Amino acid sequence: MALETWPGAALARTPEAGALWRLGPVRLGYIDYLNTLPVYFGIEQGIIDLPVAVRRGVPSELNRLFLDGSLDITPISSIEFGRHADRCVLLPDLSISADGRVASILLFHRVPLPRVRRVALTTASATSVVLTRIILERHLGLVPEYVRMAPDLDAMLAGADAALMIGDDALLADQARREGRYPGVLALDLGEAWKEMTGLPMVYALWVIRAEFARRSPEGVWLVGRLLQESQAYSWTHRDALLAEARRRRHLPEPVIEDYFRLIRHEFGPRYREALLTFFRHAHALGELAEVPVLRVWGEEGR
Ligand SMILES: C=C(O[C@@H]1C=C(C(=O)O)C=C[C@H]1O)C(=O)O
Repeated sequence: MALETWPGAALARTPEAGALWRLGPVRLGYIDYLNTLPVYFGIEQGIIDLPVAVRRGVPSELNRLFLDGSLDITPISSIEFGRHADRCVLLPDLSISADGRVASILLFHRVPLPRVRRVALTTASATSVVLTRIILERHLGLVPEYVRMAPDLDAMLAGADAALMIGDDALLADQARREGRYPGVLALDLGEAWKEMTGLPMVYALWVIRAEFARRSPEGVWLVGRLLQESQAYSWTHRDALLAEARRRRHLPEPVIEDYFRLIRHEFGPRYREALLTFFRHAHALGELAEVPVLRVWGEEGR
């Protein structure tokens, strides 16, 4: 997991960024999957100045770094936010979600679902691990056993009937499957299964602010929040460049990436908040969450 800095070349031009830089760079997390690229692309292109020190990692790594105090603002798995809501505030209008099919949260299975007894769960995920339990146990009425494994589909399916993969690992494995590398293996899209079960979108990740950072540096929070929105706007108005960058990062056919960028949503409006609370209630019923937390959103407290 590399530490990198993105000090915009023209930092000095932006007085508020300059002020923030003097406080020390914001320690920002970056999920090393395509789903986060549209949020950061503008900043990465140096179009928008943001004095930050960036740590890239898979969700479980960012979850851990945030909880041990090493990151100020970062996307984390929504279930981890639920478990530690007292330690953070949510950045408004930002999430990693999908309204139904998501394409990158996949349960690969080599026997029909009713015969699945043993499930390998990627060590990269937290939210989708719980979502898998909700779909298999509460939706399909199964009682499988689970093992955690690194995201390697061959190894996972050698030791289990089904395998949960997320993010680019899932996109790449599914591409290989569609090209015939895994004969007899099917893929259940858990976003689609969740929508079938609840009629709702699914919120996989949220951007959290460390409570102490929010207290110490409210101007930093405003700036980062605003620039992440501007960066997103840049991404969608420079769609071709965004797609080219995505293709440079991952060897996936263009239609697959285009489809994925249509499915992934970064909004967090009322319907998505309701969906998140529904997910939390199911997680609570399974003993995965001690209590359903209140959603504390930056700028909305005390309303
Ligand atoms: C849609 C996705 O959302 C994510 C799933 C996460 C999880 O399962 O814990 C965490 C962050 C996101 O990367 C994905 O990775 O495919």
